[in-house]
Amino acid sequence: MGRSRTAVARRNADQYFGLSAAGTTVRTEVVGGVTTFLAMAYILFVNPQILGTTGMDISAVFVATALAAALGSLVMGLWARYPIALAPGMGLNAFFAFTVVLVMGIPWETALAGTFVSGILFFILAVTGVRGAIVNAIPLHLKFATGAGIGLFIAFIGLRNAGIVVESEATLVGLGDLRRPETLLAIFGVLVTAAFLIRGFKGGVFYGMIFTAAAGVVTGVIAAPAGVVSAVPSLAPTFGAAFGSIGELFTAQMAVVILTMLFVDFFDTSGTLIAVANQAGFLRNGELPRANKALMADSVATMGGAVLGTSTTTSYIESSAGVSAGARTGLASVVTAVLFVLSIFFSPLLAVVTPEVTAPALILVGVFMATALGDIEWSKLEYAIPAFMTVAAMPLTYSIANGIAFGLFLYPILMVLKGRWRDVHPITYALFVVVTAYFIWLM
Ligand SMILES: Nc1nc2[nH]cnc2c(=O)[nH]1
Repeated sequence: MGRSRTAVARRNADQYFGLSAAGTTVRTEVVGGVTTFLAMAYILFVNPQILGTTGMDISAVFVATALAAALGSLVMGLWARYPIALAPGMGLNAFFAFTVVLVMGIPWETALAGTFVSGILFFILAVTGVRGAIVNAIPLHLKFATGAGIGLFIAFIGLRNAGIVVESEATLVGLGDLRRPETLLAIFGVLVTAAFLIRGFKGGVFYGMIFTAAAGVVTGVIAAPAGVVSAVPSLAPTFGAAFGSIGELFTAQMAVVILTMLFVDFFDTSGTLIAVANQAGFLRNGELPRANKALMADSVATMGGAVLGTSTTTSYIESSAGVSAGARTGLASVVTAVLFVLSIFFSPLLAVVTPEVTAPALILVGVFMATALGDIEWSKLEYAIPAFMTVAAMPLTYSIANGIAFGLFLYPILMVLKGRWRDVHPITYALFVVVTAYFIWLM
């Protein structure tokens, strides 16, 4: 009886998520979902630290982060059916805390209300199809460049987290102290993970993380977890705080804040969706099927996250770790969502997933994503220059959105100079105006 019920459940899952059609299995999707979760789990600890600088309650933000990630990943998995997980974004939480609250002096409750409204605007763009049209109008070589640039960006984050790249006053960045125990652990992790991958293990990124965490605990570099289960902290300090401040949104300052949140999330999400979809082989003639559903999942997560008490929730580039472990369907995102819900009970165990443990995954996934460079037509300079600037700007300005904006700014100008102005999509000219306005606002 039990076995036949399991068989029926498997068949239903196969049909709903299209596992066989995608050449995957329940087991592979579970490994992919767990891999993505482990690659993202650091956000559970980093996000409360960053948002806590605004005076928000750290424990409440921890729970809000987990639940917003779970909500977004679940909607993405069940509705858009992509192996793309979501969580509060690293660039956007820094903008929320350091720019909006600490520099502009806006209360965090009002900033949360602004986040909520940016989610509504995002939703409207997705429902009306405007967003999907914009995503699909981005030229193919800029899509490849976006994937490769994000690869360099996350490798840079990984190298920093590992302590291999450090800041330098003279040259901005430099080589870190390779004798530091945490750095040595990360280097060990890169080698072990690379070994798994080179030997053809699909879950190599995941297994590499387990080995690295275990080696960290055995050698004492990572403190053994204090326990396994702990009580769930209260959400009360942040839940619904956004709604008390809706009245304070009607200022020019908040209009700029909301539009910036929308712009950054828009290009970050678009770039991430395209990069992960390209890696997984989902693009059809350079376009993403069901793009609007994926975008709506993203906007629902931002609205839900703002109500719970976190800055913008976005599609995570770390999903590419799960895709490299074999994930091809929404089932993997559902697995990631379940793990985010469970994480609110098991917070002491997550403490062993330190930045050194996730660094090897970020660095090696960066390698996979950089392979998209091979698809760019480097001999055509009107493509090569915008593509190169897109790739270079992402790690060097520490922003996915800036990289895309560089490309969208340069491409139409160079096509006009080449005399090929007719070959540029009208939407691409409209995007040129938008990114030019963005650069002017930044100045
Ligand atoms: N795409 C994307 N991935 C992330 N991973 C961690 N933070 C981010 C972010 O802001 N955007």
